[in-house]
Amino acid sequence: MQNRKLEVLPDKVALVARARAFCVETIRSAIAERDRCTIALSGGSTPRPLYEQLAAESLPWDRLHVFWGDERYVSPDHPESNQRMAREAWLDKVPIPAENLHPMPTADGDAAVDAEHADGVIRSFFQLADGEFPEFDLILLGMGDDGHTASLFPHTNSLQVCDRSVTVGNKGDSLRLTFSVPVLNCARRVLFLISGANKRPALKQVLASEGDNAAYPSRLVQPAGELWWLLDADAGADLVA
Ligand SMILES: O=C(O)[C@H](O)[C@@H](O)[C@H](O)[C@H](O)COP(=O)(O)O
Repeated sequence: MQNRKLEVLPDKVALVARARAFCVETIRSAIAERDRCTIALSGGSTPRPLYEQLAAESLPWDRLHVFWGDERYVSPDHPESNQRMAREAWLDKVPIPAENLHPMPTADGDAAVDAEHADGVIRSFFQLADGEFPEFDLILLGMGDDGHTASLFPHTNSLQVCDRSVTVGNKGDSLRLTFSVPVLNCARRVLFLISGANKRPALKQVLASEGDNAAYPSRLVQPAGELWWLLDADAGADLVA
């Protein structure tokens, strides 16, 4: 894939600094070209220091719209909430208008209903016709050591969903809301941010030319736009010559 770019940084600090520069450049150029930038955040632990560093940036916050690529099916103040993590690390520290934050709703009590709500928010924000998917300027992704991304877990039904933007995912018994694969593949830019030696075995499977997409869902991320992999040396040790 000629649109796939991979960089291995010496350590987590360098990885986060590189990701910060990448995100700032993407945000600034999207706003310069289209007067707004739409990004979707990943959860988990890896992106937290990146979000903390983005809080120190001076950006045209009123032109930035922030979505989440997935969410644990918990309340927004739950310790596991991706929304809570991003707000605490970044979004509550900058003057971004409240209406520019588009978290996935988890209040209904029925994940399928909230997934439909989230899908409706995206359809109206991006003014999508039936069968269309949103074109985010940037989707940030992480990867689990099982090869999942967003909340698209191995051998789950969510991997097959291609008629809506948001669906219900599951990590074992715990419910999630997640972007569907077509949304990830419609983005102008997708950035995987990966740190840690524990990710190496899955990374090898995901980056191989042949493999099992259902077993390693990150393989399904094949955007028409740019696909970037930023790894620290612990994660990328097997990949550098
Ligand atoms: O909701 C989530 O947990 C994330 O969206 C998930 O896809 C995450 O990116 C990976 O599980 C990696 O998580 P770590 O960064 O904690 O390794």
